[in-house]
Amino acid sequence: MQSALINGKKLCCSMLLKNCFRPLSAASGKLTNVEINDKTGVAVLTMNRLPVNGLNLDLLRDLLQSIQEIEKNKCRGLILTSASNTIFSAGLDITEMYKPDQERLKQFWNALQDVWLALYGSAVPTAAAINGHSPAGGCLLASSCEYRVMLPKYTIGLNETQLGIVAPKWFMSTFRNVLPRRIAEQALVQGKMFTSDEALKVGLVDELVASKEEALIKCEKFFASFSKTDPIARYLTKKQLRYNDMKELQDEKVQDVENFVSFVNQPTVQKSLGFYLESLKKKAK
Ligand SMILES: CCCCC/C=C\C/C=C\C=C\CC(=O)SCCNC(=O)CCNC(=O)[C@H](O)C(C)(C)COP(=O)(O)OP(=O)(O)OC[C@H]1O[C@@H](n2cnc3c(N)ncnc32)[C@H](O)[C@@H]1OP(=O)(O)O
Repeated sequence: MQSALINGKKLCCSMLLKNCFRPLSAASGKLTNVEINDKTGVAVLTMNRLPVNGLNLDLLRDLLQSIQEIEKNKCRGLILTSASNTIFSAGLDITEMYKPDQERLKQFWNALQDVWLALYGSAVPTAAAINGHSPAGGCLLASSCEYRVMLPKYTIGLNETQLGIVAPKWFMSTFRNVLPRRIAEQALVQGKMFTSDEALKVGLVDELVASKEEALIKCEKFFASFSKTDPIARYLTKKQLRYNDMKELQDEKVQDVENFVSFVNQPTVQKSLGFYLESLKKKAK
């Protein structure tokens, strides 16, 4: 009965996908794609930097532009997802940090700060359809949304300490906004990657579903739960709750870039990043 119901919705969704989605052309950069469902007003923002949606400067800039366009268009919701079948996002593109051009390195971190501020503070309700692995920066993006639906057998988490990196304060605040403090602390110090099942159990994700289509439907349902809520009151409430986290970064944006640049340029950090990149490449062979 349940699967018949789900199938019914699936059919409905694929019909919607065919008939109701129009691209938001201004927001569809090379590395992101935005489609708005004309019936529901919900925008699907798809990261499309294959194979792993590594967050480099260009993807971050496209993401920011897309989020801003979705806000401008007063969409009813923003669903963040991936064009890959197995990876939501591999997090920050390590090649941006390894032997970096110094000016680009600053722009890169600044772009990440701006994407986080835009997504975490978005007036439009946000949800992530996590259709693949989501380590580090990928987890940051998903956790910045208000609701998360994940597919089974993937992993998600802030694994920075496992890479010898200290996650910035605003990564940690984002995690703490989602998880009970003690679980957040344990996971952050361990650099724990949660399986989909574990993520559901601790509340890092809200639902598990079998397919991306179902994930999109669940995210739409989450937005529909606001149908009787005043949108301004909704946004102001969210803004108040997230205010301190955002203010902390806004006040320290320049210092935060300096911290990042100085951390990344340390010879020991460069060495570790080099080894890590090599290990990823070897694994791919
Ligand atoms: C106190 C002061 C503090 C100041 C602040 C300081 C520091 C903060 C600094 C940094 C914060 C960083 C947060 C991050 O996001 S770091 C990135 C962390 N990401 C990871 O660890 C994920 C690594 N990748 C994987 O685990 C797997 O690739 C993945 C599970 C995502 C996919 O596996 P799959 O088997 O499908 O694919 P692969 O064969 O492994 O990869 C394909 C291809 O992509 C390359 N690649 C993968 N991930 C990255 C990446 N993050 N960056 C760059 N490149 C990546 C991989 O090397 C392969 O390349 P190629 O061999 O095909 O060329």
